[in-house]
Amino acid sequence: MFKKLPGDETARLVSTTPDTAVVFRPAVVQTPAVLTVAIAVWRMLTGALGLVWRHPIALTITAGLGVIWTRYGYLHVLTLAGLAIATGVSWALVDRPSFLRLVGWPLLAWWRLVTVYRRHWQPVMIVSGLGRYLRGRDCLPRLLAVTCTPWADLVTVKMLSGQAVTDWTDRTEHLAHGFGATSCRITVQRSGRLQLTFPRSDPLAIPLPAIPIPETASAGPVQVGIQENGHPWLLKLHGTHVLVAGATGAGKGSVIWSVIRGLLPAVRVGLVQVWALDPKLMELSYGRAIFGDRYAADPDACADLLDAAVKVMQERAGRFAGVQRNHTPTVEDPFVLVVVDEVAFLTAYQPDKHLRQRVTAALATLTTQGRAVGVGVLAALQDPRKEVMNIRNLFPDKIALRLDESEQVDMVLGDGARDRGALADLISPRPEAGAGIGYVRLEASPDPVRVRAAYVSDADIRAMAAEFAPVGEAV
Ligand SMILES: Nc1ncnc2c1ncn2[C@@H]1O[C@H](COP(=O)(O)OP(=O)(O)OP(=O)(O)O)[C@@H](O)[C@H]1O
Repeated sequence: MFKKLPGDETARLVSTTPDTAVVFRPAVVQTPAVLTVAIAVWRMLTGALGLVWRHPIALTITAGLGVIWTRYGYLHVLTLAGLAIATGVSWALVDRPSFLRLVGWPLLAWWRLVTVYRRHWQPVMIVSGLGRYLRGRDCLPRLLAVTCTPWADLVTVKMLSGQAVTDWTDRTEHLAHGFGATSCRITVQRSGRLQLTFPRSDPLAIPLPAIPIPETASAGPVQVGIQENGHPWLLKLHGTHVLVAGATGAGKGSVIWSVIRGLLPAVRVGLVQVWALDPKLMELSYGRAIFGDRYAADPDACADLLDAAVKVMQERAGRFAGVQRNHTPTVEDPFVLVVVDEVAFLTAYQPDKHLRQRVTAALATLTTQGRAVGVGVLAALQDPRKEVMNIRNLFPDKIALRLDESEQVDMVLGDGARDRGALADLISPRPEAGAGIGYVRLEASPDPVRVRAAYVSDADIRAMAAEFAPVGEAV
């Protein structure tokens, strides 16, 4: 009946010494057929009981419908099914979020589990090398659960004993293509358990218009855009320093301007000051009126402005010493945000060595001592290599927009960030599809989060400058 029975290959396992003089064959004990059949029946029974245990509601409904069909005929079953569908549709129309949470997403998750993940699990695991075929048996990581969110499938997996997280992060491409997704991100849930995120659609595909200027004055965090899961992307600036790295056209300007936009009400009431260094004479010059005197484009003027910021910082440090350890923005001591567009113009491409050293020293002083006294730096950079920006590690928070090379991702976000799914080098170079998209490591989590900054157009900047120009001039 069977051409090959499980265990047959053991009998054919033959090993020899190099000269083939001695042949080793394993001793094979034939299991009686009756025992094999008994074991198979036992497995079927326990499997059926397990099914009842795991899916009591589904089985009760199916059994109930079967009973109604046999007792009262199929018309009753069709009527009940019609009623259930009508109730579902009305629920979805009246309260869509609760319908999706309780019925829609769980149903989709079940469908994706059956048609995608369970179906392709064995071949994908074996081909990618995450599973093994050992002694005639498949040893596979366990697929524990699939849940669906509006934009992604979240697959919970139990790793094989002895596997490391890097075994999985090295194979994100195999997993993404194996399960028909564009990418795969891996997060550790707890020891031995991982969550794989497979996006089904891209909520960041459509550019986001500028976020409305907040009503209340606050030194942050400010909303810069949205996260991949649809939540706002809030960027903290007070009490930290932020480095934004991205190739030309990656959308660094949209991050800078979204930050300034979010801080404007606080600038108006004097809780925040934005000092702008614009060595490329491009990005920040649009909204020059907002910065008043605190704008510099010429390299010498930039160095002077940085030195002035260092002075403010040192003066505050002298006053705060032994009195307070953290800064709270007030009108007397506002939060000073030093914004530097294309910092490499001042630290690497500047031909005047003395000026280069002066700027680097001032930036290093601000980024090492400014946090506690309310002086922060937001710097943008095209090339994140150490030769270009040797103080990049002094910035606690980093954002990687589109980068030219895969190695640059870890340079910006830290070791292992790309393996964990920060594919900043694969972001589309088409502005409408990729500008403003990037990866950021939020404070709460080591895993990179995909975000898109809102696009602050030239018209928005002009409107901001027109409305807030007196603020810059007055301070
Ligand atoms: N958040 C965004 N959403 C959609 N499109 C954007 C966004 N940011 C920028 N763009 C588009 O991309 C173009 C380039 O953006 P931007 O000048 O900000 O890039 P950049 O990184 O500052 O480049 P460079 O370093 O060359 O100045 C813009 O002209 C705009 O059309």
